[in-house]
Formats: sequence, structure tokens, C-alpha cells
Amino acid sequence: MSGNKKPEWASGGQENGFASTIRPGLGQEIPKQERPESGRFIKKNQSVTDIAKLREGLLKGERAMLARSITLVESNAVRHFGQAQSLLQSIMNETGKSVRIGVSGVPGAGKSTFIEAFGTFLCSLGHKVAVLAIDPSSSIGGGSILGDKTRMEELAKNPLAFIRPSPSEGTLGGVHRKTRETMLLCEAAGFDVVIIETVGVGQSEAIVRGMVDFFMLLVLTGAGDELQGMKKGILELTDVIVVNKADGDNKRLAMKTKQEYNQILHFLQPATKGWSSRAITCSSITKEGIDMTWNIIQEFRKITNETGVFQLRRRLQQKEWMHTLIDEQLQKMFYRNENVQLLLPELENRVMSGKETVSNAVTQVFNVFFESIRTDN
Ligand SMILES: Nc1nc2c(ncn2[C@@H]2O[C@H](COP(=O)(O)OP(=O)(O)OP(=O)(O)O)[C@@H](O)[C@H]2O)c(=O)[nH]1
Repeated sequence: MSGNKKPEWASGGQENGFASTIRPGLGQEIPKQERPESGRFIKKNQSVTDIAKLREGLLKGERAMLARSITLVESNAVRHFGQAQSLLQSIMNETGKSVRIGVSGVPGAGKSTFIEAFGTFLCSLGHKVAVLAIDPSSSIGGGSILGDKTRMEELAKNPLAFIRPSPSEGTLGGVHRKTRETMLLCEAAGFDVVIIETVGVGQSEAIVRGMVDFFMLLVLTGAGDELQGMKKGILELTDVIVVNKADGDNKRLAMKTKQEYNQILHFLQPATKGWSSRAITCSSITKEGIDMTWNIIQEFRKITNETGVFQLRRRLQQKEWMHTLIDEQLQKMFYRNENVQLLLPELENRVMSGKETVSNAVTQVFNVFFESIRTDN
């Protein structure tokens, strides 16, 4: 990093709304219309007493109230952050009752076609299915998976389903927080299956793994080729590998690929204690394997519930999530500190030219940081 250039999370925005969290008093009005990052609007004059209304509507499963609550959670405005947290706090007891499923796979693996078929199948069984997304590219280019309404057209029309695109801006950490909180809102609104889709690149898989109970990876035939470029780490996050597009001429090859993956999984650490990760085949077109996928998830829930692994994972995820937010907040505080910003470029130059050891430089900048915190207090 050169000169004054700060990392993304150090720049002015209030991604977490933590910078100077204001909790408006009851009945206090939001003074003017605010444009949150999503491009949707929080209504002018919406007062915090609306939180009670939002909560009531949410718990009744009203979609409009769910959509408004999500808009509030996604807003970057500091005052909305306070309101969103009040709302989330008030629904805590109503959350956690869904099964949370992560779906990943490289572009073209067939994620949206699979989720459409799988979600529609679950709705036909009477489940309420919410589909959310984490798109790592949204934090770079403002793109957004699930943004295209033509994807999952049938599921989108189903009254038992709710589909929400990835938050379209912000750091990956910010997108992560918003998706987690949106998941809680969906649970409070009665959705008993929450699917979180992510493109299988980089950090996003680990992030999704950290917020779901069950993680599945969609792959295509030809495990050998694919595995060349696939990190072992990704397979070790996975509870089930779904070899997709197992139809027509591809069916036999898909079976062979499944066996290859099963052999590989045999030698890897399972993602979940007490559960043997496995590979299956599926076709989102013929729907063969869709019901089996659900049966496996049911079996997984039963086993992990009995052993307590399910509950333990949820508890640990909460703890990790708290630490993620603490880390993010600490980094922001540090890099936004004026004295740190003044000193850092000089120290960087000294370190680069070999005049200063890195450890010395770090000690100096931390001393400046601690000193300015002390004087601020
Ligand atoms: N034959 C067959 N084709 C499929 C199946 N599932 C998906 N496809 C096709 O594969 C292509 C990619 O499917 P998508 O569902 O868009 O894949 P995706 O992983 O969501 O891809 P991105 O949108 O690029 O992330 C489409 O042309 C689908 O029609 C399947 O089970 N069988």
C-alpha cells in the first residue's frame, strides 16, 4: 500500500454504522429522506415508533414489512443502523428456527437453476423458503448476483418463497453483516428454510460456511479436471457435493464424477463432526436428485441435533461473528485516526527504504494511536 492510500474499510463510509452510533429516542423522526446504498428509499418521516409496526408485520409474515425491514438493515445511514439494531434486538427470540443452507459453485455450475428447482420442491412440501446471496464481486464492482429477475422466475412467483439479491455495495464484511441480519429477519417472518447462494470464488465460501448449518458445493462432471483448480480447503467446508447436470448424455459421466469425489472426500477432514461428507448427483432439469438432496439435509439435521453439533456450531458462529465485527471496528478506528493517517506515510517510506524496522514502525504508530485515544477521553 503506498502513500496515503487507505484500505477500503478505512475510508469515510459508515459501513457498519458504528462510527458514531446514534440511537434515536422513541418517536424521534428521521429528519430527511435518505438514500441507502441499495437504491431503495426509507420513507420520509418514518419514525422510530415504526419499529414496533415493522416488528408486528414481520412476525405476521407480511412481505412488505419484511422488505422494509431489510431495506432498513441494508441502509448505511447511522440513524438507520440504530433503528435496525433495535428491530433485530426485538425479534431475537423469533430467530434461529430455520435450517440455513449455503449453496456455492463456480459460475455456470447451475446454482440458480438448482435453487429454483430445490426451492420450488420445498415450497410444494409447504416450506417457506428465503433465498439470499453473497456476491464477492459486489464489494468490488457493484455487481449483484440474483439481481437479474429472470433467474429463478418460477420460484420468485411462488407465494411461499422470498428472493433477495446480494446487497449491491460495500465491503465484503458489510455485505456479510447485512446478509446475516437479513437472514434473521426472514426467520422472524416465518421462513423455515434459508438458502444463501454464493459464487465459488475466494473468501465468500468461508464467509457463507460461517453463517449456515449445511454447506453444499455444486460441481460439474470431470472431477479430475476441476480438482486441478479446486482448493482442498473448499472441499473441507462442504457437507455435500452435488454433481449437477446429471441428465442426458452427461448422466454416466456424472456418476463417475460422483465416485471420484467420494473417494477424495474419504481422505479429507469432514466439514461437520460426526457427519460423513458425500457426493451425490442431481439434475435441476429432470429434477432427479432434488428430493434426495433434501433427505440428506434432513438426515444431517437429525444426526447433528442428536449429537449437539448443530447447536454448538450455531453458538460458535455467533461468537466468531462478534469477533469479526470487533476486528472490523478496530481496523476502522485505527486507520481513520487522524494522527495515524499523518504518521503512516512517513513510516511506510522509512520501512520501505530500510531505515526503520517494521516492528519499530508498528510500535510507533500504535503509540500514537493509543495516545490520541487517551487524550480524546
Ligand atoms: N442439462 C442441464 N443443464 C443445466 C442444469 N442446471 C443448469 N443447467 C444449465 O446450465 C447453465 C447455467 O446455469 P445457471 O443456473 O445459470 O448457473 P449458475 O451457477 O447460477 O451460473 P451463474 O449465474 O453464472 O453464476 C444454464 O444454461 C442452465 O440451463 C441441469 O441440471 N441440467
